Amino acid sequence: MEKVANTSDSDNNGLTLESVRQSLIRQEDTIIFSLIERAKYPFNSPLYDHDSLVSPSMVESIVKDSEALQAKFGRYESPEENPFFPDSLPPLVVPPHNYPQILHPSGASININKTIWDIYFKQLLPLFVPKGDDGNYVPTAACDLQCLQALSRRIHYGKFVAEVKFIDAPEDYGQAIRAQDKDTLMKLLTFVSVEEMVKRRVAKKAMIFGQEVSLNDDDKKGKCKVDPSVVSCLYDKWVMPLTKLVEVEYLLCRLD
Ligand SMILES: O=C(O)C(=O)C[C@]1(C(=O)O)C=C[C@@H](O)C=C1
Repeated sequence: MEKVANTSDSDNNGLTLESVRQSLIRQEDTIIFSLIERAKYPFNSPLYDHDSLVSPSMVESIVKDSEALQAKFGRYESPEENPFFPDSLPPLVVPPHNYPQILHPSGASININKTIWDIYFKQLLPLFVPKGDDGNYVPTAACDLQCLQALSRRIHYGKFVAEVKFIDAPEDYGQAIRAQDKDTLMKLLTFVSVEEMVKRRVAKKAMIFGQEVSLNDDDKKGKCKVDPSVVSCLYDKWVMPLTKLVEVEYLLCRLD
């Protein structure tokens, strides 16, 4: 029988397991729309070429410079945001916003964007964009940035999920944390039936969001802009496992 989580909101600025799951559901829309946008363009391989081992690819330069600009205006002040290039980000040029401190400080700095970067470019992208080169490199890189940021935000949101789970069951989690027992933590935080629903829902959203819309009811529906089974597989193989990895990493240092 599946565990039932307590959904009390007494300790966490109103965050409950229910409300963090609602956020994950809304973030699915952002991820799927960003994949649909990226799928407009072919692979465009010159974006990802390195001239040498030291010089960055075009996409790296565009992401790095975009992050630097967004950092100045406070993007990475938010505990929900993590940069792909955290070194040497410029200082804020606006007053800092006071985000509520929900996360435990040692877990707040977990950043697995290097892994997300590699999976996105090496494994995911070839699955859902057509081969080819149409020269639209900057718009394509802008779409890559959107996809990367949406995936990163969703996966690192595992910190908030882990925090509410810990607050709901401090004894169960505390024991596993003190023993630094990753397997038990993974078991405690896994809800198989929720994962099954997520996979089915994202496939359905990909089908609905990615269909051709025509005023003529007789028009044949074309194929989806992004294959729903690819989106479901993305969640099954990478998004949920990486979210759980973040949850475990966060919990391991929750009592530091
Ligand atoms: O909803 C949760 O409880 C989560 O931890 C999130 C999530 C997911 O990534 O969607 C991860 C682990 C659970 O097994 C179910 C779903």
